[in-house]
Amino acid sequence: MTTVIEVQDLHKRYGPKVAVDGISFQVDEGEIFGILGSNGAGKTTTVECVEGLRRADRGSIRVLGLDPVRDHAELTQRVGAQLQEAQLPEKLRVGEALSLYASFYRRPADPAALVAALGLEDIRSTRFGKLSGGQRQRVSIALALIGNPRVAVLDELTTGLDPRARRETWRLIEEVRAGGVTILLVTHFMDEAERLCDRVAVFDRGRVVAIDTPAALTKRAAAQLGVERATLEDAYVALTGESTDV
Ligand SMILES: Nc1ncnc2c1ncn2[C@@H]1O[C@H](COP(=O)(O)OP(=O)(O)OP(=O)(O)O)[C@@H](O)[C@H]1O
Repeated sequence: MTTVIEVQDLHKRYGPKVAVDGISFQVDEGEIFGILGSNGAGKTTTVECVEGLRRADRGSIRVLGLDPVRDHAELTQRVGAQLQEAQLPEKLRVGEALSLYASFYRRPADPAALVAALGLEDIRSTRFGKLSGGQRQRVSIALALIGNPRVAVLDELTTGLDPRARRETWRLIEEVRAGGVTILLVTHFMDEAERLCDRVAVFDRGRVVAIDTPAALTKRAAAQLGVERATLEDAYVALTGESTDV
């Protein structure tokens, strides 16, 4: 198994605030690897370090063998990141955004193929400002994939989507993975992690408190609670002591 992302003993503080306190994990090629944790657990800081957008205070990170800060230009060619929606001009049309982003990459995906794969045909000429939440989300996933990345980092993938759009997005992510892309997925949602992730790292106050498959985490929680079946939510509560609304 090839390791695609390797994070070792990552530390990051903002002034006196310790955001990440010795995080380590590895992601294998072709995995959907989830980072699960409540507000302030250090998830975004960690993925921003993985993307080379922040410099760690201590620890080492390799993504596809690259140092995200030193080799940032090369990394951006090979790692797709989901943009926050506010980063796109409201008047830009979906098709224009895809062509523009494609131009940033040496070997971009074919925008037309991506439009078809993500079901964006009907909104190709729609301005970004006129899209629904679900449509914006799909466009942001398309933009994360336009560079033909080996790795995609998706943060808050389905936040704000209705149940149907969430299920559609999950199916889409599974297709992306089937195409050979390794996915690092940051999520608040237990059902999303359970449904999509091969393995999950549970973050709690800047540390990793468990890394395992959702099945193993729920099995352990069931044994701990003395019940036959537990949910990932139960496992999360047992691991972090936090109530479920993360
Ligand atoms: N630029 C910053 N300056 C100061 N403190 C920050 C900064 N960014 C994050 N923090 C703090 O660091 C901690 C970790 O934040 P981070 O955003 O990494 O957590 P998170 O798990 O992604 O949370 P969320 O789910 O709310 O995005 C939080 O306490 C946050 O307030």
